[in-house]
Amino acid sequence: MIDLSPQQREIVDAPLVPMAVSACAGSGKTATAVRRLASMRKRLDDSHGYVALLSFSNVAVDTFNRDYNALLQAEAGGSRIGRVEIATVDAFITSNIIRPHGHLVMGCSRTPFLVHGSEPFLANFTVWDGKRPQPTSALQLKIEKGGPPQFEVGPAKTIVDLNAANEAIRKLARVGAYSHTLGSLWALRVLKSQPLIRRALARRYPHILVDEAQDIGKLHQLILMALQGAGTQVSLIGDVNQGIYEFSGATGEILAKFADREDVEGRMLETNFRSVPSIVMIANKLSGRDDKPQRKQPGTLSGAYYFAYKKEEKDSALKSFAELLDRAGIGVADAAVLCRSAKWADGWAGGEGEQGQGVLRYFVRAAIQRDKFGSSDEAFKLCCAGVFGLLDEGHGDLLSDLLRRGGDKRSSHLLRRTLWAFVKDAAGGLPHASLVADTDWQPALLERTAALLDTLLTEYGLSAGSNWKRKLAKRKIFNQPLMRSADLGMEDVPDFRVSTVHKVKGESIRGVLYICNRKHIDEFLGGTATEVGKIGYVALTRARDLFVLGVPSNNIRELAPRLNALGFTKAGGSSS
Ligand SMILES: Nc1ncnc2c1ncn2[C@@H]1O[C@H](COP(=O)(O)OP(=O)(O)OP(=O)(O)O)[C@@H](O)[C@H]1O
Repeated sequence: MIDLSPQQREIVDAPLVPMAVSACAGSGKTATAVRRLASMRKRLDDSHGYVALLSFSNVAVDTFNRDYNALLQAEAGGSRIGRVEIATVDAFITSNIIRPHGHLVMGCSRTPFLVHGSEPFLANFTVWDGKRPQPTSALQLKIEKGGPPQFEVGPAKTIVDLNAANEAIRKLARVGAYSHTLGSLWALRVLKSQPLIRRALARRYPHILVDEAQDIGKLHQLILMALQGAGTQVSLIGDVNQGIYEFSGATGEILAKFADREDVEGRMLETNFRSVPSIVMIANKLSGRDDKPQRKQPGTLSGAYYFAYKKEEKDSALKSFAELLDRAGIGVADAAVLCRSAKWADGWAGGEGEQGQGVLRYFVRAAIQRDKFGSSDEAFKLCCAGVFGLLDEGHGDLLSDLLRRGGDKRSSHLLRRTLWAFVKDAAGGLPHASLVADTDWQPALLERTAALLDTLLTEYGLSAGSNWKRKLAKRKIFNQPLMRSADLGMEDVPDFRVSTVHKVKGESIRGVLYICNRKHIDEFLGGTATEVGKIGYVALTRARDLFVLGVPSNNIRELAPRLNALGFTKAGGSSS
């Protein structure tokens, strides 16, 4: 068990009032939040109320649960103190507002359900964007300062006529379906129009603590404020410099402004327990903070480096990174290659993400997740989305039920088992990603999916759509394996974990290579005012011991002075 720092201790022991905690990277928000949760629960007089700790990812929720249980185990008694809820913000809103009360505003006669986008029945629910029909479930809310709310859709973010959007949303709601965005909208409408429900929720949750509060978007903010208006005491903990979800409307504004309120106590966490001092020093320069490193600089190679790379010589850059890791005494399994976008991450992982289209692509991605990244959970979700994309239109809410954590129906429990068996079995279920896609992988997928669909029909009454085979036809399927295999002449390039920065948020990683283009570096060096600057800051602050910036070889001469001035050291690179 760790010893809390004085700043952490103050937060844990503070009176039961709303708080805004502005924390730096690596400051132990997890440890602080779970101890605050336990301390609040112990002191709360109202034994009927729950204290909720909410965050934004299942990974964060799993970590909180694990640490909270470990904390209770370490304390006398060892049993979990009741009336604590740890959940994602979305799960909290779904289970407390949308599922029990959504029907009151959605005009449906059933329990509302979340759609993921692959459900065939969604083809009947579209909205006209001025040029073509777009899926209603893809509508996104756009709220700009001072302006009215608008809806946008598609990669071009086309603004949709408000009446058309509202009509399409209502039509989808009448069958009980909602997307993530629309769910939050309906939840807000429940709270606005139903004072009794609002008050009942505030009584049930007298305290809500929100972690990663910089990621609270406008709708979530309005929902939390509606609960606060009804009596809930809301506390926020987060780091505005890590607000990398600006594109989805989370500007960090709520966290920045919350501390200014008279009824809210502002606190700080300013010790970085994660990174070596030379990395904390650069993070401070970029964020304008003055956080203190708790660690000492180790005797081995550590800190922030940069090297030049050429896009067409990726392997050489990866080998240079491997050499640095070796000198730093860091194993490949404790390192990661990070990129700004999923497309870049695909490219650096070997270009596997390129194959497949439509429903088939869910299966491609599932196989890669399982066989390359070892992520069974992700593979399961993707495979389910693929399988349900093949069913006929009558099975609208099944996918949502199946993917919901703790989905309760017995039938969905058995179905989940059948689908897990398919996902886990590379020999008889989802074919292995190392198979050549057009000659081996796709034909095997077709044959085994046929068998799976037979089982789904006979054992669960789930019928396939008449065009299911067409959905698995060889579209964008090539004569190469889905995943680059280690024996294609790449044996001396380690198999690194490659990820977007967004996916490693919240993690600590011993060695990080952050691959950038000229523009990314420019914004990174400009500080945390822009979204790309914040993404660079998150990448930097994931590193415990070694951070390496990959600089395009054409720009190295020009950027080197700025990097040196900031505290980076030049390492021997692929082209130097
Ligand atoms: N009081 C402490 N003493 C020693 N180590 C600590 C202390 N508090 C936290 N840590 C350690 O610091 C590391 C970083 O903690 P954590 O992952 O919770 O940071 P965080 O605040 O969530 O960071 P970020 O926002 O950058 O993801 C962890 O390894 C944790 O165990």
